[in-house]
Amino acid sequence: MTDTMTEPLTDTADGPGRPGGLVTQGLAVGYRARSPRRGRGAERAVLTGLDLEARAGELTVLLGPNGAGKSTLLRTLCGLLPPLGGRIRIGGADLAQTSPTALARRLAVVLTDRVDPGLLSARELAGLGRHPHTGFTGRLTAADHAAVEWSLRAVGAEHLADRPAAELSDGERQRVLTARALAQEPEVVLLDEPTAFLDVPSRVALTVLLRDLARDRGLTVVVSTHDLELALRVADAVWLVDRASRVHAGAPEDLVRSGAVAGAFDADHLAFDPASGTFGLHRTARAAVAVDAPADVLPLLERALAREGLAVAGRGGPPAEGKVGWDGADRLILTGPDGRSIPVRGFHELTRTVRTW
Ligand SMILES: Nc1ncnc2c1ncn2[C@@H]1O[C@H](COP(=O)(O)OP(=O)(O)OP(=O)(O)O)[C@@H](O)[C@H]1O
Repeated sequence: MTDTMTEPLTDTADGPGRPGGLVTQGLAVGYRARSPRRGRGAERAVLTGLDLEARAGELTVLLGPNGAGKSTLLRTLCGLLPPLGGRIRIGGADLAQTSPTALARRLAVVLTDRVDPGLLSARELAGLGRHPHTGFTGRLTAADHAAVEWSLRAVGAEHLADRPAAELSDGERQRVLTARALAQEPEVVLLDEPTAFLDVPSRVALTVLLRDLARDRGLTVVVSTHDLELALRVADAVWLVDRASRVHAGAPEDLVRSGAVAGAFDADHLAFDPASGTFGLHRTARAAVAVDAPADVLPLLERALAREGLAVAGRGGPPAEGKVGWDGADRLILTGPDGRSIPVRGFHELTRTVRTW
């Protein structure tokens, strides 16, 4: 009988897959108590019964609230934490049977732990990613150097290459550590919150880069993030851990449609809007106002009014108690509940005025 645990992935029941990928079967992740007081071998499972697949050529995003178990799962997938049960296959090979050297050629990891780069330059730090490929001396060949330069360029960090890594900002260091993982030329890359320290354009750029690397190079990329809206736009697949420690897997749209996204993240003041794929503040309007403004101003006006507890009239809410108009010269005309009209300039003056209504 064939040992299916060691066979590479090929076409799957629901579509063609590239060889490789990462698969879990009945995986349980968590911690074993180290304190003798809690009893030797006592286990604290965080997530159990995980049958997950991250396909080669796809960006898989791991989402979930704080403490849901994302880091625990990623640490288990890369072999840093022993599973409490079940199996993990990376590129068709059983993780438990793979030597650390063989694993290092297949799998690269960027975790959230602080890294002390000592006196290394950013280029040298990225160059550490080549270690699984260098020989006994650890000396980099021309091909190794080319891989390092490519990886620095790929994450937009070539300008940092000669800087001491210890002097980099959090966001700059994050880029260089991502370059180190890419320089490893792995089949599978696992990244724990790689965008946490990045500014908004850099978050988008790194997420899109990871998706493109997956597509163009056939990499299996699994990333945990709190950038929910970005992830739902860019990810090919999502693993979503909900508050009951259930993991939902599928395309972003599948999970939005099933209500899993709203179920995991909706809170007293926050509600997910499936139509726009974004979160909005959840607040009961204290009153409504009629609004007459051009289409490009309307969404901003609606947002500013909502912040002050006012809804736009005529959408099934309470009847209008005032009016906001636009005079075409960047001026808003407010007509209060008492019928008096006053012009205001800008949204700040608008919100301060309606706050008194
Ligand atoms: N070393 C540890 N020993 C025991 N329990 C731990 C350990 N590290 C984390 N935990 C617990 O495991 C659970 C999952 O934590 P984990 O760090 O995996 O969550 P997370 O989804 O990555 O959270 P966040 O979004 O806040 O980073 C939490 O209840 C946490 O307290």
